[in-house]
Amino acid sequence: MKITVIGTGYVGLVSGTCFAEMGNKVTCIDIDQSKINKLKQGVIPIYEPGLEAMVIRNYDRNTLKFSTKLSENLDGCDIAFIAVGTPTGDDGSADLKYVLQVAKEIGESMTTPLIVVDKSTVPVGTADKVRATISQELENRQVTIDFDVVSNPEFLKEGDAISDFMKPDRVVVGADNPASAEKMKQLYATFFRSGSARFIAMDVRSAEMTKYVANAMLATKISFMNEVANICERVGADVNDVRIGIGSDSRIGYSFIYPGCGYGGSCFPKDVKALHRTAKEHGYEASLIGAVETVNDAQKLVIAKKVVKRFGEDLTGKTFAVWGLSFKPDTDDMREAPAIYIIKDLVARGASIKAYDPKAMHEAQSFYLKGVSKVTYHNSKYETLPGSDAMMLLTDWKEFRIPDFEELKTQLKQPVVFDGRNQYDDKAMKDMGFEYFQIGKQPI
Ligand SMILES: NC(=O)C1=CN([C@@H]2O[C@H](COP(=O)(O)OP(=O)(O)OC[C@H]3O[C@@H](n4cnc5c(N)ncnc54)[C@H](O)[C@@H]3O)[C@@H](O)[C@H]2O)C=CC1
Ligand SMILES: O=C(O)[C@H]1O[C@H](OP(=O)(O)OP(=O)(O)OC[C@H]2O[C@@H](n3ccc(=O)[nH]c3=O)[C@H](O)[C@@H]2O)[C@H](O)[C@@H](O)[C@@H]1O
Repeated sequence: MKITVIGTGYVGLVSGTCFAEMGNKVTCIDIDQSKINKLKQGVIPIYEPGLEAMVIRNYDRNTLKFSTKLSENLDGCDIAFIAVGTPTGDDGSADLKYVLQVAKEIGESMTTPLIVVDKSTVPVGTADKVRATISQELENRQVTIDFDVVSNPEFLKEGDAISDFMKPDRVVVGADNPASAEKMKQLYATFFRSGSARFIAMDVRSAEMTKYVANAMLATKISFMNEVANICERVGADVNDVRIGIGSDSRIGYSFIYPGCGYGGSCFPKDVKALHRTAKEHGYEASLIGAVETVNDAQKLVIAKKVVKRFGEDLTGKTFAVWGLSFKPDTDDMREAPAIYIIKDLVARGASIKAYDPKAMHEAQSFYLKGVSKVTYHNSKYETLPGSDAMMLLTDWKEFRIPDFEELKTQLKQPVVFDGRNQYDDKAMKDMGFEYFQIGKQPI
């Protein structure tokens, strides 16, 4: 099929590249000229394992093209995916300005029948707005061209994006017209080796809602466990054991019940807010969903609170080594990363920070911690240790899992570790002479 993907970010670039990998003819469009120039030179603007090789392979065999010109890439196109950002607006709702701008541009320039697909995460009712915007532009041009608007939310995770897309748990398609649903089924058939049971078709509104509910459910599991962790600490229980104890019940399961220093990323925070807001707009106070966000906001500062409890409110003259800045491992993405909140809190109390992250230091330095004084960046995790009063682990990158504990202990001014991701065994840490603080368990 001939496919145009509009918005070449995490979702657009991964989706477009994976569709190309399956032999479709794909053009990825972005308004960011420098991003498109880089992609044409084989430079990938984000860090995502496996993506670079797949982009280059498909670019070289002409299944994948890049352009800034949407108007030149709609003629004869079967399906146009909208994959632009839907950031949080001033009132907490999803800001649709980029989506509706793209809808307008599609209406202004389409020449042949088209299926327009909302892949961006958008509130219920957005497909109707996209449809109305395109219709208005066609009317302005006084032309009649068949088109349909379909919802196809994306469930990939950063860091696992390629495998999530190539081997999806499910593909949700909301289409009110059976012919559009069938076309989408054909497109995705190549991703399902054994039949199409994982292709789930429904009406447009239900598909739009499914995306928010999936993210809100996962965020709820995390906030629930973080709340449980905070209770465990106070009553003398060990959340690590509790997690295993409950996860073994197949009705509960093990996934997404790891306590930590709060969820971050570009989606959970904004999507939980947006769903809460949607409910409010329809006269319903979704108090559970509101609480998920409140618990998470507080959780992002739990490690800073432990530091204050150990070292005092005034941290002037203290230095902390930080291992991990990105919101999760295997990505350079720092959007809403707990590290931002923790570091700013400690610096405001007078502390200095020596930070290391395998991939996210450029993002931190250039945007998210830009202008935050007293933060220095280092080339390895061990470089952060000399002169530091304690180490704080904030992202569960694999390279932090089994460090050289002897070096960790001897290079720090004193062997104190705050672990925001519960990576180490507390008894082993104590036996090695560490003072070890983790989430959801009193230090032994
Ligand atoms: N990042 C993720 O892991 C996931 C994101 N989503 C959703 O997918 C959507 C996109 O998210 P990301 O890819 O992370 O965003 P992103 O910010 O990485 O990429 C969006 C891209 O759209 C481009 N853009 C904006 N206006 C444009 C226009 N008029 N024409 C062409 N390009 C334009 C921007 O320059 C940017 O490159 C959001 O709604 C998000 O909630 C859904 C699942 C996973
Ligand atoms: O809509 C989206 O953008 C995506 O949001 C999440 O993907 P992502 O944000 O990339 O990352 P996750 O692996 O879900 O982690 C999110 C946050 O939760 C935290 N987390 C995750 C799991 C857990 O048990 N505990 C926990 O604290 C992570 O550290 C991270 O900060 C969802 O997992 C994807 O299915 C969805 O498509």
